[in-house]
Amino acid sequence: MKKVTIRDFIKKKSTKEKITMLTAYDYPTAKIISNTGLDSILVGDSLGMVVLGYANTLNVTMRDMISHTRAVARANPPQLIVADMPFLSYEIDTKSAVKNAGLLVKAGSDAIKLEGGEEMKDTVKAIVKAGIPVMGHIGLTPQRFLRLGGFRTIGKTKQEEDQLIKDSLELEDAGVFSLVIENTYVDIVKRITEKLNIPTICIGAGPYCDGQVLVINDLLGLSEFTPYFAKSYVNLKEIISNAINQYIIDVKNNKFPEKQHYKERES
Ligand SMILES: Nc1nc(=O)c2c([nH]1)NC[C@@H]1CN(c3ccc(C(=O)N[C@@H](CCC(=O)O)C(=O)O)cc3)CN21
Ligand SMILES: CC(C)C(=O)C(=O)O
Ligand SMILES: [Mg+2]
Repeated sequence: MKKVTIRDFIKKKSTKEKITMLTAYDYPTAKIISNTGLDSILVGDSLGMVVLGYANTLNVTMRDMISHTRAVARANPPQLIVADMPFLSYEIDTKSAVKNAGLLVKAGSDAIKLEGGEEMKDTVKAIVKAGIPVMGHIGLTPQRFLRLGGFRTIGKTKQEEDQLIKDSLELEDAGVFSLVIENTYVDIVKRITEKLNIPTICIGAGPYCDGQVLVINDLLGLSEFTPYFAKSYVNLKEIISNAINQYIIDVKNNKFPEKQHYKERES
């Protein structure tokens, strides 16, 4: 597959070809994805939960994001690589936001994603001005789960609904090339997708989007906890534990190692 550019990504909205995106956090996973027709890889800060074992994404650092972005980029995937900006790497001031976005690009990402709505306009503008494509993220923004009061569905009240519409329009105006909408009611998402000229990428936000994103650990059946909107296509947890148990049995019964696994010196 040819490298997916920002322009290819955006164009899929007008050709109505659904955009597919998955998270990946390491080199071997990115290598496997490289040989598929997937459009885009998200080095998500969800890595804090599914890879590092934190209860939420607040402890994820720029160092973590740089390290995992570099690992994914080393696989040289044709997919568009988007890296999440971690909590407090872009909220303090626009200068440090641009600097941190640049560090993720230097680590190998093709674009960055940050959470938030209209309040992030100046930050988005400054990063885009530096030449870095920005993906927005509204609805459930996990980095704000404390203020939101949980990983809950956003848009129940009229006020939340109006804010979501406003946020999407303001972010498009600020220059985001695409927008992730997470855990939001489908009718709101349908309205936003129809209003915007940029592609919407959904997770837990229904089918009326220009694309879908999923945490790869959920797709593979590797997660300890899976949100209601995730679908697992294989149970790797079971496959891996069966393999480990078989290894234990083989070692205990002298079935491993076998002849081809060691060298005997003839003399
Ligand atoms: N494995 C995994 N998959 C994900 O999609 C994911 C993560 N981890 N970690 C980062 C965020 C957090 N996400 C989540 C986590 C939980 C719910 C969830 O269970 N929501 C329920 C209950 C909300 C509540 O009241 O607390 C809901 O009905 O919305 C949703 C999204 C999505 N992201
Ligand atoms: C769930 C997706 C959109 C994300 O932000 C992440 O994986 O961190
Ligand atoms: Mg994220």
